[in-house]
Amino acid sequence: MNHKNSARLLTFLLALLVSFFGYPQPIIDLTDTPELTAGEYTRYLQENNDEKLTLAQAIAAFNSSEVRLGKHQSISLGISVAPVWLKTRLLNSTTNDENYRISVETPWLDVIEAWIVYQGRVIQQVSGGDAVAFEQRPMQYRYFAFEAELPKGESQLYLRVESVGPMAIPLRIATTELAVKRDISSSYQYGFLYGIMVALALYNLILFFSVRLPEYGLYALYLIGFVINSLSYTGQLHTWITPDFGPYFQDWLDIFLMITYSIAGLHFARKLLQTKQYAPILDRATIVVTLVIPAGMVIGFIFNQLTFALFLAFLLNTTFAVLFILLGLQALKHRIAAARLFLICSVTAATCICISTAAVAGFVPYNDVTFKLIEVGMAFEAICLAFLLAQRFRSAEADKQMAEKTARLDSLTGLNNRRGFAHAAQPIWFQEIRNGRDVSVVLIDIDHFKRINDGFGHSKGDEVLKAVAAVLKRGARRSDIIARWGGEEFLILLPETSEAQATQHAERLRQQIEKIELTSPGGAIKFTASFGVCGTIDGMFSKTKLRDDDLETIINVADEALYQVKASGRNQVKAATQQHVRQSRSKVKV
Ligand SMILES: Nc1nc2c(ncn2[C@@H]2O[C@H](COP(=O)(O)OP(=O)(O)OP(=O)(O)O)[C@@H](O)[C@H]2O)c(=O)[nH]1
Repeated sequence: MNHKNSARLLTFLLALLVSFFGYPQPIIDLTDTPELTAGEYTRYLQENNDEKLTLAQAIAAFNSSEVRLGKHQSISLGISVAPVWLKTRLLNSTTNDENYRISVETPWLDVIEAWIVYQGRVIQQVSGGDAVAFEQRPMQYRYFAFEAELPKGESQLYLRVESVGPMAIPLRIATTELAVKRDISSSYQYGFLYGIMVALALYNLILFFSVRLPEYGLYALYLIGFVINSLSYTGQLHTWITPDFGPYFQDWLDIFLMITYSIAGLHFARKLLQTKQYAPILDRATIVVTLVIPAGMVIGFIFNQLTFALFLAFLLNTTFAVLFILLGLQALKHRIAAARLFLICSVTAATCICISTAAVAGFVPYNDVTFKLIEVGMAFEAICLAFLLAQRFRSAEADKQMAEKTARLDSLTGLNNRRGFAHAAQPIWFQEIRNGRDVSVVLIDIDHFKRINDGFGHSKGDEVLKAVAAVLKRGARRSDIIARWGGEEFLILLPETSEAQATQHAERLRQQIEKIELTSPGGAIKFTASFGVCGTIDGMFSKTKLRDDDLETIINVADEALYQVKASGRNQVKAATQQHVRQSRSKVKV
């Protein structure tokens, strides 16, 4: 007999066996496998929508007809499907009765009934699901669960599940001890992930109330929306807050929470990436999506069309992921700084969301990792986006500081303007007065500057101003404050410098300015400057101590001295005389 014929014979014998003994079903040996999500060991069949089977009818159906065996850990059959029956064979191969936790880890399933059959007799029957009041459930738990004592040998577990939402049935069987361990580790995991997101949300909410920029508020709303949604679909919210509100409330709440974070997330992305400025069509499309789909869902709510609303909610969530990436791509195209990181984190989160959704829908294997991937992806995205917001905050602060600095600087020479001088000089001035140290000012005015402008042009005049500023900067100590005081006038405040030292310094500057030679088509440009100096002698100003308001006086006195230089031929340095001081002080007093 060749191979082909022997294969045919084997298939024939198998078919014969099946027709005699029913369809073979693997059995879970609970000693070898003390915990598992049992989809691959579970056969399932669906009721006709209008004909509810009894347990006896279901057992008969499992024995007689061809029933499917689960392909993945979770059995997932889609949205709004007919009630499903499941059968799992359990083997306690120890010599004692053992305690097990049997659970279905999706909290949105409406009605779940369970029977344990041992040697043709029902030894335990429980019912739960979110349609059953919390205190009437077999365990006061976030999803359907009950404790079962399995006698030694084989027992069969039958489940009947009825639900309008996604029919995802991750049936889990574990020893009580392992189930408790899993509860603890899962609490830590959720605590950690939610902790990160809530902390970030609160921090950004505080920022929003202090800086009043919408992106911080939207980001906080996005995270809080996601956390509440996640608490809702993992059953935790309903356990704490709404245990007795029933499936109607829970189903609708889940749907609306599901879209809150999508809406907030999309508007946050628009604001963060400022898409209105360079991608107005996509920006408007995003706004329309966040208005039209929720409006459709409200209509669904008014007419109590849960399936329709659920479809729209899934549509919005899918559109959300697509739009998030499109907004990021547009931002990247327009070289927006935040675009690259935004894209990395939104693609990662979208991938995680897709995998988790596909796991619930039964397209990819359901397990702890695939189910929780959505939270991991979101936490990763939350951290990246918080980083982007922090960067935005920092650059806004830097811009502000730059703007303030620019407002204090003269754009032509880069020196302080009058405002900048006041800002920088005042603290130094008060310190010098407190310590009784010498301080002086030098006022400089370029001679016949108008002639330079007239003879060589305004731009050459600007070059002269820059050249003088460069000389003043080169000759200055770190503590000196230099300012462009007016058109062609400059002022220097020299801390810890007596009037005599300031006069010497001014003379050096005068000589350096005299040596400057600029070239121009009209010939070489040479020029000079006049200097007025005023300061203290041994810490005293006109034999008295300096007063707080003497800075203005001292500048006025230097101006008087400068005026005298201008009147007596220019290109000189002149220190103030006692007479200048007296005149100026009496002027200030008036
Ligand atoms: N190029 C240029 N010229 C300026 C600027 N600011 C003021 N000026 C010019 O500076 C000139 C100042 O002329 P005046 O006040 O008559 O003084 P001056 O010609 O230097 O004469 P003295 O001070 O008496 O030696 C005016 O022609 C102004 O237009 C500037 O930023 N750039």
